[in-house]
Amino acid sequence: SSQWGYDTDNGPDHWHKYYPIAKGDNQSPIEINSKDVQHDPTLPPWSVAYDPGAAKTILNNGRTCRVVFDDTFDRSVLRGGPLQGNYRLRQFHIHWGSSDDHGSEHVIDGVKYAAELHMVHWNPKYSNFAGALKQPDGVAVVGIFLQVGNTPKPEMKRILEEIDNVKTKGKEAPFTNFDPSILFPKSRDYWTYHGSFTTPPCEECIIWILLREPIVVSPDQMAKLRSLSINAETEPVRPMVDNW
Ligand SMILES: NS(=O)(=O)c1cc(F)cc(F)c1
Ligand SMILES: [Zn+2]
Repeated sequence: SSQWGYDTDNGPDHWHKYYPIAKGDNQSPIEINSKDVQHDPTLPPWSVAYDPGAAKTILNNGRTCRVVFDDTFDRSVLRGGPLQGNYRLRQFHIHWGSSDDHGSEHVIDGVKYAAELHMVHWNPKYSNFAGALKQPDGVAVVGIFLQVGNTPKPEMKRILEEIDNVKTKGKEAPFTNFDPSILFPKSRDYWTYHGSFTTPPCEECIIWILLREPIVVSPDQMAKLRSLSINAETEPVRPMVDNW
């Protein structure tokens, strides 16, 4: 089951064979047409309290680049917005394209962004992440769109600098003292809906919080992301692109 990917022979159209929920009614990503969105005035703002000391490692898992956090207690949490109680930050990762005109998973008013960053949190009322996957309110993901421009966000620098240490599948490096809230755009405006993991196991356990305002990355930063490989060190080079 770990052979899923984004190629013609193992991509999204194949995932249902091992993960039947992929044909479910609450699957992500979705297209959002802002004219069809309903404003909920009772929704409060969301907020985070992240401990930079919770950051642990950065990893290339052959499908994305992931930064992992200590989630053994309520150390870095997301709350408010559509959520009841605290959700613990577990990891963030990114999806991107082979060129700047596509790469995001969600599409907003027909716009595909160059990349989409997901900050994954889980509900500690379910004793562990595996248990949370089986619950409709088990996981909360903050999605941030990345667009390419010439006034890039300096806060992305740290992640992209570490990418040199995790070029190939299975590579992991220390990634400490990092508060991911520095990646948020100015505005906390968001859309929210109930959906799923966008990759296997495709479980319908996610309360999505998609930030309306994108953050800006530079062309060089996108090139850096695209310099990651899906192959292991000893295998022929295959670029990690179009992992959306
Ligand atoms: N891409 S995603 O954020 O929906 C996601 C998060 C996760 F923790 C595991 C997954 F397999 C997929
Ligand atoms: Zn994701």
